[in-house]
Amino acid sequence: METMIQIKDVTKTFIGKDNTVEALKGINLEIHRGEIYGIIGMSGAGKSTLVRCLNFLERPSSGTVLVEGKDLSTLRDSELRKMRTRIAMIFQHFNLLMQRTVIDNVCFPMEIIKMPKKDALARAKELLGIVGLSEKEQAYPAQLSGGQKQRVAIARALATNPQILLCDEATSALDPTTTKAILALLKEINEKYGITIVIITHEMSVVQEICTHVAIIDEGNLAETGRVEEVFQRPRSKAAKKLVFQGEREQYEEMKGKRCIRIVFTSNSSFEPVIGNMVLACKVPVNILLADTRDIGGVAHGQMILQLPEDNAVAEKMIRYLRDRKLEVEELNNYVG
Ligand SMILES: Nc1ncnc2c1ncn2[C@@H]1O[C@H](COP(=O)(O)OP(=O)(O)OP(=O)(O)O)[C@@H](O)[C@H]1O
Repeated sequence: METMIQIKDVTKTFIGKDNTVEALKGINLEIHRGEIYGIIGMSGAGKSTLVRCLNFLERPSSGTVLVEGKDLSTLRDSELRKMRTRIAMIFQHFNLLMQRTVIDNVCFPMEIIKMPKKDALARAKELLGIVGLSEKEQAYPAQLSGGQKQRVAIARALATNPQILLCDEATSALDPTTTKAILALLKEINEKYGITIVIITHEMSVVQEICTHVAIIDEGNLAETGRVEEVFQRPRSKAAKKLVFQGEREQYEEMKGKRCIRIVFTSNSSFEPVIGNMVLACKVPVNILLADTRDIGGVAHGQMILQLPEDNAVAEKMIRYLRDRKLEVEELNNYVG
C-alpha cells in the first residue's frame, strides 16, 4: 500500500529560559493511504507536537517527515504552502471565523488559493451538503451547536481536496452522541473519498470506534503501534496495557496473587463451549473474573479472564487444553498495572 506519511527518528525539544522539554524523543511511524490512524496517549505525551510536525506547523529538532514521498524540510515556503493544502486539519475548538457566515468560512481556504468566487461557492455548497449542513449556509458560527461547528470545520478542511486530514482532539469538546455522529462522518469521508485520516486523541473509545491502526505515545516515545484489534487484544507495552485496561483495574486488583489467564477470541471463534468442555475434561471448576465483548470497527472481539485452580498440574492442563483449541492464552500473573 502507498505510504502517505513517513516519520523517521523525529525529535522535538523545546528549549525554554529555565527548562528544556524533550516532547518527542525519536519517533518512527508510517501511515498508508486510506488508513484511519489513531495517535493516542496521556496528557503531555507529545501527541499535539507530533501532529504539528506532520505539516511542519512545528519543525522537528531532528529527523525527517516525508509526505507523499516529499521531505518537508527540503521544500521552499511556497512549496510548503502548497503541500499544506493537501494536509488539512481540524481542531478541538473548531477555529471558525466568527464574523463570517458558514458558507464564507468554507470558502475561505479557496479564497487563499485564489479560486474564482463562483467555483468556490459551488464547491462550498457541495461540501455543506456532504457534511449535512446545507440549511445553515447563512448562519454564523455563534448560532451553531458544537457538532455543527465541527461539521463546518470539516467542510472547510475538505475545500482544497486534501489527501490527508489531521484531527487534533476533534471530538473532545463534544458530548458522546455528537462524538459518534462526527466520527461516523469522518469514516464516511475516508471511505467515499479515500482520504487518509490521522486522529489525535486521549480517548480509547475514539480509536476503537473508527481507527484501523493505532500508535501509542508515552512520554515522547512510541510505545506500540499496530492494527487496532491487535493492540486491543494483545497490548504488549505498559502504556498500551494502561490504556486498554483503563476500566479493568479493579479486576486486576482482585487477581493479585492468583493464577489468572486472559483468553482472546474474535467473532469467528466462540469460546463458551470450549470453557465448558475444558471444565468437564479437567473436572475442576474455574472462576470467571471477567468476560467482555467489544465492538472494534464493527467486529465483535472478546476476552475472558479466568482464575485457574491452585493445583499447578491442573492449571497447566487447562492452558494446554485451550491452546490446543487455538485460543490465545496469556498468563497474567506478572501484570503490574
Ligand atoms: N511550544 C512549546 N514550548 C515548550 N514546551 C512545549 C511546547 N509545546 C509543547 N510543549 C511541551 O511538550 C510536551 C508535550 O506536549 P503536547 O502538547 O505535544 O502533549 P499532548 O500529548 O498533546 O498533551 P495534551 O493531550 O495535554 O494536549 C509537554 O510537556 C508540553 O508542556
